[in-house]
This record gives sequence, structure tokens and C-alpha cells, in this order.
Amino acid sequence: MSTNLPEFVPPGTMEVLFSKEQIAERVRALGKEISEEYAGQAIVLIGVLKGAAIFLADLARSIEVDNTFDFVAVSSYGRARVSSGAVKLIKDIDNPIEGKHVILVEDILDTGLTLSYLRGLMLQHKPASLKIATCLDKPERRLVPIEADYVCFKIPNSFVIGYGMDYAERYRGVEDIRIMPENPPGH
Ligand SMILES: O=P(O)(O)OC[C@H]1O[C@H](OP(=O)(O)OP(=O)(O)O)[C@H](O)[C@@H]1O
Ligand code: HPA
Ligand SMILES: [Mg+2]
Repeated sequence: MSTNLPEFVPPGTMEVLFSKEQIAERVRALGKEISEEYAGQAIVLIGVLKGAAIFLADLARSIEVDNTFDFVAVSSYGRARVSSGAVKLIKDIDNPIEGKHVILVEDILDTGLTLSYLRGLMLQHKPASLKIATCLDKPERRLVPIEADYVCFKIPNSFVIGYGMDYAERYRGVEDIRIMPENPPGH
């Protein structure tokens, strides 16, 4: 673990891409869509730690159908802005999902490496169905072909923080989604 952190950039100085109000509105709309599509069924939401924790917490509270949640943890970015390409499973699901309707929940779909790896892994468990919900989709950066079924916002190729998303583990608790400047001092 390095303690040599880059200089702290106050999040309030960063450009807002989506305000907390805009996020809340889209998350509610997604919850409604999911509730309608899975009416009368039970679903398992699988959040991808750590980034998806906040989106999953809000999404689960906007879903009216019977639902449970679980988490997996993977990592590929570490402290970098660019994916290393190698996705590593750090924590598997706690409960079996065979025969269940599963939605993988992510904060951001970027190169697609994380979700395509996880989708393959989850399919081995033979769920009844498997869909993907992501708060953000950055389609320009895709390295592997993968699309989400539920998306709050499509975004251009900027590095964003907040609403669960980090830069060097910071800023996950920032309520808006903001653009991390390219060359802040010390970065
Ligand atoms: O589509 P990709 O290029 O794979 O990028 C998306 C993934 O990268 C980030 O997670 P990260 O591995 O940095 O860990 P974190 O969730 O703990 O921030 C993000 O939360 C997604 O899980
Ligand atoms: O833009 C991003 N921000 C934070 N984490 C990320 N992981 C992939 N893309 C991003
Ligand atoms: Mg993540």
C-alpha cells in the first residue's frame, strides 16, 4: 500500500457532469423500468464493489419487486485512470444464483473488461436470466463488445468521480458526478 497520495483536489472545484438531483431522477426511472419488467418475479442484484455500492443502495430502494442483493469485488484499475486489462476476483457471491433472475449492478461501464469477465463468471452459475444495470456508460472506450440493459447516462470520454466512483480511492462519497481534471497538481 502506497501512502504517497496525489494532492487532494477539492471536489467542489470540479465540473459537475450530473447533479445529485439528476442522478436521483434517472435512478428512480430505472427502478420503475426494472419493477415493470420483473413484475411478479424475484430478482437478485449483484453489486460490483466498491464503485457500485452507492448506485446499488439507491437502485434497490427504487425497485418494488421482491429483491435481494449480493456483492462481488474485482479490481483492475488500482490507482490508475487506465485499466490494467487484468481483472481479478477478490470476493465471490455469498449465495447461489442458479435459476434466479440476476442483475449485475455497476457504477460505470468503460472498457467493458470488468463486466464481460463478470458476466462470463455469473453465467457459469446458470441463472434464469442475467442483465446488466450501470449508472454510467462510456461507449467510446470499449475494448470488448458488451452493452448494458439499463443505463442512467451515456457519457463522453472523461474520467469521472463521485456517486461511488473514485480516483485513487478518493471522492466516492461526492454526491454529484464530476469530471476529474486531466492534470491537477501532484497527479
Ligand atoms: O469497464 P471497465 O474498464 O472494466 O471499468 C469499469 C470498472 O472499473 C471501476 O472499478 P475498479 O476496478 O476501479 O474498482 P472500484 O469499483 O473498487 O473502484 C468501476 O467501478 C467498474 O467496476
Ligand atoms: O471514469 C471513471 N471514473 C472512475 N472509475 C472508473 N473506472 C472506469 N472508468 C472510470
Ligand atoms: Mg468497480
